[in-house]
Amino acid sequence: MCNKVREACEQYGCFQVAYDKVSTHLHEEMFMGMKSLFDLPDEIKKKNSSPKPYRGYLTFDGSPLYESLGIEDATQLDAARAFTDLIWPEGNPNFCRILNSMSRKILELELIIQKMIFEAFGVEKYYDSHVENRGTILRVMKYKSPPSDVIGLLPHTDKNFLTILCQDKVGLQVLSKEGDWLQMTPAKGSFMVIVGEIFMAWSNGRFPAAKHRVVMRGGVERLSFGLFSNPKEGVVIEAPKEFVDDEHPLIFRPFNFMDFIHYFHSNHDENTLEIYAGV
Ligand SMILES: O=C(O)CCC(=O)C(=O)O
Ligand SMILES: [Fe+2]
Repeated sequence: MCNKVREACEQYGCFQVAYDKVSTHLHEEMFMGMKSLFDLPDEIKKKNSSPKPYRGYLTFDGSPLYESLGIEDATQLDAARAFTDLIWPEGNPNFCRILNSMSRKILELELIIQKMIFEAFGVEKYYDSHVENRGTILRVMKYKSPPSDVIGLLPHTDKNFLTILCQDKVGLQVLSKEGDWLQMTPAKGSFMVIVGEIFMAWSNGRFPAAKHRVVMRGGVERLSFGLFSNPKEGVVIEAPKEFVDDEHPLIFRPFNFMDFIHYFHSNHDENTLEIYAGV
């Protein structure tokens, strides 16, 4: 299974995983809770703000159907409660529990997958420090129903290690090496695993970051959520020596994660990573 995961990461930068440790009930509760959250007035959702780029409440000019809220460290009960107390000053213990349980479950899955990847490459010795040096953001997303089929989220690659994503309806598409957009049809209770640019840099390009987009069906609203794993602030991303040899010369210089995010925030280049850290 480790080798299959490795193969999927190398070939596609993404795969779908069935994970029955998250109950159907929790999935349903999560989507129902998200619906109530997104029904709140914008002023309330905007309270989920952050001085850091790409955190908190997000909308994008190029993707008018999309809105999302980000909850840092939702795997910790205090952080989940701080979020629900901010949005519902009278408290919302039920949604707090749902957010926290879901985040913990996905984190478990994420750690299993990371461990499999590290083992498949024989670099287990870096696993503990890797886990120590990263944090997670749970992001809940909503796409308004458009009058006809249209792009919901523009093509992009994620700027993190791994994204573990769950969608209530089809919409997510991943670009294959051959240049075809592949529809990621969600099997019930399954998650999409997507390699981000930080994993690509760390693996010295062994895993391509998967380019993906969301295409909306006319007349249908869509919800999704995902756990995004990120290096902690101050962490420098550097490929371990095991990934660098004559056949695989170093392609990205070591760089500071947050500096890279700030650079992307102000430049928005198509190939930000190459421009910013390419050797
Ligand atoms: O909503 C989705 O399925 C994809 C979201 C996504 O790609 C992202 O937030 O980076
Ligand atoms: Fe994405």
